Amino acid sequence: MFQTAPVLDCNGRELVLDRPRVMGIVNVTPDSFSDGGAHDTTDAAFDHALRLLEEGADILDIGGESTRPGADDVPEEEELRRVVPLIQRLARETSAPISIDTFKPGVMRAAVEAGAGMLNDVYGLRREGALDAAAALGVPVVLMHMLGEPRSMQDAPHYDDVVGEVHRFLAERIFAAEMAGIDKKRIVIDPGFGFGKDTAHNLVLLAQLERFGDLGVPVLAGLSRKRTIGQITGRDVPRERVHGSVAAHLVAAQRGARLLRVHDVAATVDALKVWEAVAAQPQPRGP
Ligand SMILES: Nc1nc2ncc(COP(=O)(O)OP(=O)(O)O)nc2c(=O)[nH]1
Repeated sequence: MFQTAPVLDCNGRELVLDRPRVMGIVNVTPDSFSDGGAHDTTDAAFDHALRLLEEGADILDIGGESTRPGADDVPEEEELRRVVPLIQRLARETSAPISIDTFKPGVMRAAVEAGAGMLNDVYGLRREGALDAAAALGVPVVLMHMLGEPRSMQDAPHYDDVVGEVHRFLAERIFAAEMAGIDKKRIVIDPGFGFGKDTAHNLVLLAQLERFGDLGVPVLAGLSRKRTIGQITGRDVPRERVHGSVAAHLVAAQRGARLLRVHDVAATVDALKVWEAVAAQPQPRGP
């Protein structure tokens, strides 16, 4: 996988990807699919973020705009109002690396100015000005695959070869980022589970996640409480998809993911501890 563990400098806060690390989700939104409205004030979101850190999150992902299928666009000034005060307070009162989940260059700049140290862009820096903003900001970036737009991406998504097509897209985004002056050591990729994929697509991507290892950058997996987990387990209520989400993220970790983007940090941290305890044991010799 990697000769030496990738180390991400997140605005002076280091994230060492020597093993699967947990990214705790903090959505400061009224309408996120699984926790919308639960933490949509700065104080509530800050308290939730502290809880996630206490549960063992290695990094926090702050989101001010839902990307769920059919989500409404959020004006930049509203997104800034939601995320900047929270990032400022987290940067002041905690030592955790902070990621900003946005595709707007203006929000990227303001968030890094406020103390964020990673850009998580579900559009893979394809929006106007995003590549230049990310290059100038000099922090790690997550490049994710999405088919189409959140508004319509789940309307009968089709692929001839989902893994091959997502792999090609991510290879192109890595190339574009490097051409814009973004050092490959700052890049993380993400197949974008649920972003223009049905359950069959998501399962193939998860089963073959190791194929993304040849792109030479860490892989992030985000399946937390998503519809695919619900369809497999029969759990219609997102909050009831914790166990299925943990199972999916363990599979992702076993198949090379080094960042797991989750709502349920404590459960994921415990599962990883058990997995790592077994992985530390003498393993059967190969054939
Ligand atoms: N890199 C990355 N970022 C993401 N951001 C949002 C969501 C959607 O999940 P959530 O934040 O729980 O919901 P919402 O977008 O409704 O706030 N999923 C991903 C993902 O899979 N990967």
